[in-house]
Amino acid sequence: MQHIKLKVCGMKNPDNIQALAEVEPDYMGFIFYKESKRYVGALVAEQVRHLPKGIKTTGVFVNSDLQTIAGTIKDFGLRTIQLHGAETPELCESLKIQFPDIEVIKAFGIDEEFNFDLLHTYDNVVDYFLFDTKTPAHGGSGKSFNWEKLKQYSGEKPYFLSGGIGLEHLDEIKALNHPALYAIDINSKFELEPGLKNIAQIKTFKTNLYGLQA
Ligand SMILES: O=C(O)c1ccccc1N[C@@H]1O[C@H](COP(=O)(O)O)[C@@H](O)[C@H]1O
Repeated sequence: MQHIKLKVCGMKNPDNIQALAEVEPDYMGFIFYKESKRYVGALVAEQVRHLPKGIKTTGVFVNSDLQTIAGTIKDFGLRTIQLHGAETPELCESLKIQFPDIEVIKAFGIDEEFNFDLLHTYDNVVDYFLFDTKTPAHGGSGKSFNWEKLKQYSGEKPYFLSGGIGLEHLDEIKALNHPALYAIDINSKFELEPGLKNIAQIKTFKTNLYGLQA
């Protein structure tokens, strides 16, 4: 089995960010969508800029324009951008041209009707896909989608699996054994309150996730 990466999303509290950094997730996500209960605001920008280089700091945006995203990349020193709305391939391409070293993740809401052929127009302009559960709230729903649906994804672009993932999913993750699965994205299932993570539970998840891997 390939080495599955771990992304922990929706951080905003300074002490909690510090505590999570000590767990060394591969990606740490910050929500820049003002409607979200996990909206990060500007106060932790300097702390985020100084996080260890081994943690890819990830900004999550929903239908923001290029100028807003570019400003936030600079203010927070972001390494990865996650686009969680209806962003076009053109916007992804502009981002890659302006910031060639930034990783771009394009998120898609998955339901029973989702057609994976839609992804082709993004193939050359993003680094990763992210598959979340389709809901009107864009993300952070705490709901999982039917992972059987992943059998319809035969593309080579690696993807983050997301949507209501909790400790109870470890066995199912192991059973997935899908060739393009790159990372597991956890968020609301590990919270004491929106934006405040239960670090002990995340440590347990990481230990067991890595224990799954050869
Ligand atoms: O977490 C949020 O509030 C959020 C708001 C808007 C867009 C994305 C958001 N979070 C992302 O949602 C998925 C799934 O989260 P959950 O496990 O279902 O809580 C995750 O990728 C977060 O990055």
